[in-house]
Amino acid sequence: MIESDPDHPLDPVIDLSGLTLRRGPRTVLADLSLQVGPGEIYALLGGNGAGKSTTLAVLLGFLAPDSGVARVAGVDPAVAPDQARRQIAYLPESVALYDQLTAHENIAYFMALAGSEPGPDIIDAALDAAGLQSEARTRRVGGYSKGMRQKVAIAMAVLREVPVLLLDEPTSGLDPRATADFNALLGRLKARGTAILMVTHDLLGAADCADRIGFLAGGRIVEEVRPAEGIDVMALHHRYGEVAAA
Ligand SMILES: Nc1ncnc2c1ncn2[C@@H]1O[C@H](COP(=O)(O)OP(=O)(O)OP(=O)(O)O)[C@@H](O)[C@H]1O
Repeated sequence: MIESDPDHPLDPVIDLSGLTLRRGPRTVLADLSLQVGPGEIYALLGGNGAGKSTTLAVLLGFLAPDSGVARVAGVDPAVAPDQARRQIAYLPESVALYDQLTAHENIAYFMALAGSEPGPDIIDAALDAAGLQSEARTRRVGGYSKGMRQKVAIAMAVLREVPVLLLDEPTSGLDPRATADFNALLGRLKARGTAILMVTHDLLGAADCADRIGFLAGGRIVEEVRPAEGIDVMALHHRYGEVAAA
């Protein structure tokens, strides 16, 4: 298991340095710097319009900053977006799968697109790691819950062995049990050394699973806490409300 040590951080896998990005008259990212190391979970919280999705779009190479540099496993997504995306598993708020296909078929199809042909046993092992119950695997995913769809996406991330996982609001709409399951799953990917950046409004979930929580406001990190050092979640909740409203 790779443990992130705050005193001796490993080289960052996600590395945002002095990013500034304007859209029209608005400065959306304002000198944003943020690093996530291997085996580290970073939760990015912030109010509506704080710049969270924009940060993910820069990492995915869909938006280029006006200044500053982003690197994903050493690759600048503004320069080589396809190469950067090959390092990333991205879970949007709702995971896009082919509803008429089973979990197995979806995974086989998407992996083939990525140039790989894992056999049924290997797909099963990845679904085991993602915690999708066996009886569901041969059913069409059209009837899956959000949590089950996410498990299929996580299984693909496991198979692709990517160093970076980006998540946009992964637990919105999940009940507490499914949220806890999902956060435990992130813990397993962390143990594999994946660098995980999660955009979320769920402070409690972030406190439960993240190594660091950063509060984004006005396009920059205004406060950062480490749950392992002991935090008062209610005080943070009130503080988060103030940051979100700022
Ligand atoms: N296509 C666009 N053109 C101009 N401005 C945009 C565009 N998309 C987003 N913005 C602006 O960029 C800012 C940051 O948006 P972003 O979507 O990154 O925020 P967010 O933190 O993800 O918010 P939310 O929690 O609501 O998803 C907002 O002020 C938004 O109005």
